[in-house]
Amino acid sequence: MDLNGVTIHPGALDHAAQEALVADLRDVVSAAPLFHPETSRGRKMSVRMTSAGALGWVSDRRGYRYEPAHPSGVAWPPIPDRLLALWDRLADCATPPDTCLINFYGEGARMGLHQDRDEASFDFPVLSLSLGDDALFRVGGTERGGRTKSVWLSSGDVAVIGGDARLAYHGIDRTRFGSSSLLPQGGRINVTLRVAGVSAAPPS
Ligand SMILES: O=C(O)CCC(=O)C(=O)O
Ligand SMILES: [Fe+2]
Repeated sequence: MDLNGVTIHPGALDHAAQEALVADLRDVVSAAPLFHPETSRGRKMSVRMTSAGALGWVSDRRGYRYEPAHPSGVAWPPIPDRLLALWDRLADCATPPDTCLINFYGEGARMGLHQDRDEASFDFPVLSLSLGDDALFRVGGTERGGRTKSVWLSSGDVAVIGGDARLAYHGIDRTRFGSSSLLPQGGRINVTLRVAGVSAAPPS
């Protein structure tokens, strides 16, 4: 399924694979706890986040960027093998991801329309996995203000943001809190895999 050039793979992971991944992510979060990032304008984002991989995405009063360590100073834990395998299966990209962002959406959390553009190159796709509660995903064009299309993502769905749509505006309007029982307390986890630190794709 295609949403303004973003490829959606519904049900890419079955329930057992989702549960195994949640266990992997619990290990990541115990090593690198979720934090509540602030935007450069000093507003708290409604999602909590952390990362795995050589680099992790952070946002604070100094702006958005990738950093080699968690705000506490500890190195980010490695990207779980199960996620590297998902990248190999669905990203259509020979370069492995060097960063894995984990966003946690509690009740009422959302993410405004934005482009993912903090990476060194836009030649590599972004792979986005949904776990837990359903979420309304909106995708526009590569210019702000373009026409948008929306789809409800459910647990186990994967979206690949790449090619001509790599810089498409996208966001999460809302979630249906408690719609999934994957996480005992409810909520949604979004995992995005990216190649952040490599400056260009090798010629193919
Ligand atoms: O939660 C989602 O599905 C999207 C997350 C996202 O766009 C991002 O982390 O850049
Ligand atoms: Fe994004």
